[in-house]
Amino acid sequence: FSLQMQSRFDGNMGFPGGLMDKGPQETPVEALNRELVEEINLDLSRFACQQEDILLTHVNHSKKLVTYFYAKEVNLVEFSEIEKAVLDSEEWGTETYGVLRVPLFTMSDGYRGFPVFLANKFAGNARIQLLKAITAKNILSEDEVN
Ligand SMILES: O=c1[nH]cnc2c1ncn2[C@@H]1O[C@H](COP(=O)(O)OP(=O)(O)O)[C@@H](O)[C@H]1O
Repeated sequence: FSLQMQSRFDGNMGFPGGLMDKGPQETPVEALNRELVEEINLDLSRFACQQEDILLTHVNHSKKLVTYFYAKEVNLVEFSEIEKAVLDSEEWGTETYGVLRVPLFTMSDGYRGFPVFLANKFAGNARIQLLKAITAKNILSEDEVN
């Protein structure tokens, strides 16, 4: 298993995505796919997110923001193609500083790998989204995550 996040313009870890454009023109999943093209140059003919890929909805009352989190499973060859496409994205070097693989291992010191990765700064509720993706996709059990 591997899992992809992005390094954002502000140095925080986040997932590719973004806010919906104002107005009724687009649904959340359409906004997501638009942002995926802008940020990571995703090939929508093969990897567009569908409504059924949704994993989590989160309401932030103070920011008046609802976040929707979608997860898409691909094989390792596709994963690597998605990683390489980011270099030609519109927002590479401005909004996104590239995609990265989340280390899903823990070294024998109990620190290097996933534990210290979680000490990064995350945008919004991206840290919760990451942990949810890991358990929902059976990459690690809830016990292992804890
Ligand atoms: O990966 C993420 N997961 C959850 N929330 C995020 C993520 N990235 C950004 N956010 C939140 O979404 C809101 C908009 O973020 P930002 O200003 O970066 O918008 P943009 O991505 O449309 O440019 C902020 O409240 C931010 O905390």
